[in-house]
Amino acid sequence: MALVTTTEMFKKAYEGGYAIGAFNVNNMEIIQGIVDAAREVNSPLILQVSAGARKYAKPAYLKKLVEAAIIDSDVDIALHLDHGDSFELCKQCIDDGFTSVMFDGSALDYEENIKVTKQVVEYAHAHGVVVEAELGKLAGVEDEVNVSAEDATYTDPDQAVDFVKRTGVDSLAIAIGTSHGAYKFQGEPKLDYERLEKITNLLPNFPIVLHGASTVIPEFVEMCNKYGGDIPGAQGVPEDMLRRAAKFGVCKINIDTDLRLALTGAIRKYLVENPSQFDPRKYLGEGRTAIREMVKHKIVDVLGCDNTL
Ligand SMILES: O=C(CO)COP(=O)(O)O
Ligand SMILES: O=C[C@H](O)COP(=O)(O)O
Ligand SMILES: [Zn+2]
Ligand SMILES: [Zn+2]
Repeated sequence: MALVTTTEMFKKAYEGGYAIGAFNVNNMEIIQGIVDAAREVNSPLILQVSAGARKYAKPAYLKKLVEAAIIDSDVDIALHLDHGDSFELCKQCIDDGFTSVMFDGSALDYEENIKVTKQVVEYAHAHGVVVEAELGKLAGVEDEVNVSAEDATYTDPDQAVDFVKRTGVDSLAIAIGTSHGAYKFQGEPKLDYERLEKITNLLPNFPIVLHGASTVIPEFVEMCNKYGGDIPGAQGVPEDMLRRAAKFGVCKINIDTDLRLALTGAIRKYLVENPSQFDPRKYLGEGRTAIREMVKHKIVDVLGCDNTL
């Protein structure tokens, strides 16, 4: 039980052809649900915090919650900054004890992305912290940034090689057709596996990261809609597509939307079925249980990282 970097996790995942789940967290119930699931099935974990989540939960609280989760479990946890948009934010998280940071320079031009990523890598590595970067542009919503489908660009394999060589990053998030949020595909879900395979061949033994990789589990979308929600036409990345990606060098699979849907669906259901209840422990507890069971399913049936501690 320790706070660790992702180095060993990724090495084993790459060799084993499976992926580690990177789950977005912003409160106690979400953290507990995820960590309890990982403990039950002996899986390493990446808990990731976006700038928005850090602001919401406050840095000091988040750090203590994750430390408490480590004391309470036998799980190796990497604490990761998700979509850091500046050197300063990455530095703050490194100084706060994060073991991994993402610098997302995908909105910058190529040379600027390289420049800042390199700066983050130098500071992070000097402090024993690993760095994820992003090349290419995913469609969808992250915090206030909304990238339309037309502005999304897939990662260029040759550029990925140049980028990794020149920045010294430890892992790279690529764009092959996934997107953030609950509306990933209009028609048939499709990922560019040819591009992924090309990148993996050009960068052997190098961990690739898939953002926007929630399945948007129909059970929870239906639960939200049945109990007063309004989330029509939501669609995510089917599970078999994620399993296939894990076989091609994808070592980290990011999941946020599925956590949100599980928590919200379970709470909506509980409140509708128990209108006289107003004890937060009751409905938040339902949400926490839903997250635990969903994450267990992900780890065992989709990511394949159970019993790898
Ligand atoms: O990539 C993500 C966080 O960085 C989350 O993606 P989803 O919206 O598919 O859960
Ligand atoms: O990549 C986006 C994640 O889902 C985090 O979302 P957020 O920035 O709204 O916390
Ligand atoms: Zn991005
Ligand atoms: Zn993301």
